[in-house]
Amino acid sequence: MRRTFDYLPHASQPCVIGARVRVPFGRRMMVGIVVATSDDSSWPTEQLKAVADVIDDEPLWPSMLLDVLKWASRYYQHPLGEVLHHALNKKLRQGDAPTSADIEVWQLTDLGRQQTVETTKRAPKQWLLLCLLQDGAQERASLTSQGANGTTITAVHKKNWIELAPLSALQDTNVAASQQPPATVEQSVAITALNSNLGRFSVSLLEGITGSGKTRVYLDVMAEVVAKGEQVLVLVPEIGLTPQTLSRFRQHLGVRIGLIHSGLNDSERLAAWQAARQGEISVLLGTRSALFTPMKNLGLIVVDEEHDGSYKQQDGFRYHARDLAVMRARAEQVPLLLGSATPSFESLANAKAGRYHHLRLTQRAAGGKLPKIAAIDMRQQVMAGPLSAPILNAMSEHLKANNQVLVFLNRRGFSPVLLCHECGWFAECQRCNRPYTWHKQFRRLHCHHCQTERPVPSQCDSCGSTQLVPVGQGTEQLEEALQAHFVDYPVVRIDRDSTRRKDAFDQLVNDVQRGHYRILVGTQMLAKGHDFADVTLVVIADVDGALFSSDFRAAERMCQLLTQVSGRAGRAGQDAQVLLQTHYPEHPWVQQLQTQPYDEVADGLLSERKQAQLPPYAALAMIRAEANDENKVVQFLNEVEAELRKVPVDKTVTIMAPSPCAMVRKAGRYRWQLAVLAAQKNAIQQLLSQALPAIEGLRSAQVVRWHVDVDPQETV
Ligand SMILES: Nc1ncnc2c1ncn2[C@@H]1O[C@H](COP(=O)(O)OP(=O)(O)OP(=O)(O)O)[C@@H](O)[C@H]1O
Ligand SMILES: [Zn+2]
Repeated sequence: MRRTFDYLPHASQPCVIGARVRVPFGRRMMVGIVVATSDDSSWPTEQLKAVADVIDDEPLWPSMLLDVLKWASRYYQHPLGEVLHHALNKKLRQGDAPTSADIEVWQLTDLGRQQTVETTKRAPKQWLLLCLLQDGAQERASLTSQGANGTTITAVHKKNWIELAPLSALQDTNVAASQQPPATVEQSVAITALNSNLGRFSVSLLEGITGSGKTRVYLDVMAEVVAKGEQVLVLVPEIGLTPQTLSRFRQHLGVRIGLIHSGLNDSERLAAWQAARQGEISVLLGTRSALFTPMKNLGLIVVDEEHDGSYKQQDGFRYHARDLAVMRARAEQVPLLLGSATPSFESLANAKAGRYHHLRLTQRAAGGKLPKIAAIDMRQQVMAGPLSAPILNAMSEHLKANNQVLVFLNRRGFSPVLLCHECGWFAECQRCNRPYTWHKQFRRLHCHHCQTERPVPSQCDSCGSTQLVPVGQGTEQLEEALQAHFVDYPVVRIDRDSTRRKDAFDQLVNDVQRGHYRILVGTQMLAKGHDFADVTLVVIADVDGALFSSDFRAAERMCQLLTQVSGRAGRAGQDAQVLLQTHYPEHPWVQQLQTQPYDEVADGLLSERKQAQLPPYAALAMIRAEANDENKVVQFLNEVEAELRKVPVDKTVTIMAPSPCAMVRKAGRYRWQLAVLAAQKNAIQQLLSQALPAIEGLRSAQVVRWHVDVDPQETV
């Protein structure tokens, strides 16, 4: 509901703005948040109910942060109640008291210190845990984030190898920053510039090529902030919070680090939230929603891999954490540091316009050159399997030289289609009208659009033939083919299927880092942010599908992804190579990727955006609707269009006619959308805020699912 509700104050306890209260709502008692107080109400006083219970005597957020949330509610056209709800963790939403109790800190005992790989041979997980604690005590949440689970901790504790330690033990883990290699000249320049901006609001974009050592820059600036007794909030993409990141932060800073991410339980999240709010931790490291954590003495916000799509929430409150980070930094008057090898076009445009400081790292920290991408024309190759002969030969050479090879394919499963050889029928999801992906590993057909599954048919549904053949390649098939071809080199596959178990991902990454695997096959999970020192060849198995997307951001995304994947090669300073297989070597994007660095490609694409008057040079919002009955969707959006056209707007505003989404049917529902474009963001804001009350009142709005998406990332 896009509104707030009035209550009389509690009989004895004061209700402060930003605090939670319990209130009667209909027949239930609910947790509410006080967002404003007033001397009068538009409702007759005798009809108002009173606050039943005051949960917090202090506001949950400082007023500046609450103001940011209120602003976000208006900007994203999302009900304030839901925005505030989203900004709280589950325990707080339920009305639990904020508490940071129960922080368990573990350290090695003397007996634990005597253990070796040999004595823990049958329990590699226990050995991992002991290794993690070698540098000093750690919190339970920190250990579980690095691949040690609760069972392991309990087992090792029973053996008296580890013991609970006081919180103060954490301070002793300080590994002096002086043990790091000296910063490069470019790093030093960036660090000096950033340090001179501390203490007030500014936004800096650190554009540093892959492997240029951006993390080192963050860490040095963070150390400066922490030394002043202030706190740092660091956002990382959803899959970017690796054990490696965490241990680098721990070692370099030697302070307590709070964590907020989806792998933690509710109590752990609440504990980190409270510790940040009380100023008990100096650094809070988290994914998207950690942005809303109150910090007692915030001094800096860092958004790593700022271009990453996971910063945009794709359902409910559809905010962009990077954009809201700008608002928060301004409200709290602290600097914001955005970092990426492949900055978003939004941030690049802001940097070019002089709104952001633009800092660059153009050299790799460990020396060596950035690998160039070379395309292999698949049309001229006899394909014996998923990879062409020149690729297999190149792989062979790199493997023989004792290096690792990373093969990237952004498609899970064995094959994206299972086809009847005799009649051409293929297994298709009836709810999405798209082929099922065959997952050999799970012996299932899986729809990647609606997540439904069915058993693999042994016969064609149409003609009864048993000749069902896979068409196209997924990572499973690639793994199988490569293992058969390179018998002597262990292959590992890293994608969402092979890492379903809780710590599987961390474990696999660990094994890759220890050099156990020589060939790494994976999706974008493998492509981002990892520092695999021995990889000297990256193979991009297939990009052709991406060349045909009609999303105006498709070129930007492809370029970012491929630059990131390529950046995994040669990070320890070796000569490295990237090979890309394609049927379209003459496609302009493929050409550009081979001849130009990211920033030049981005320049070209940005001028195209400017010409076409698309974001970041225009503001965009989308109203999307879906229902089982397509007519109802169309009727609703037609009425939306009519309502929008009633609002007087400036002439830069373009209201588009409703159109079907690229994937018009998904999970049984038909999907259409309507786009609104304008030169300025506030023109869109005015239009939407004036039209939405009427749109909500439409009868046709009651029979479809619909939402508003301001600054949408997906536009098809
Ligand atoms: N000053 C330095 N001297 C030597 N090595 C360094 C220095 N700074 C960073 N490195 C090393 O360079 C490698 C790349 O650093 P880092 O992972 O921070 O790069 P990055 O810029 O974050 O790259 P990406 O965007 O690809 O993730 C790491 O192995 C790191 O230890
Ligand atoms: Zn489906």
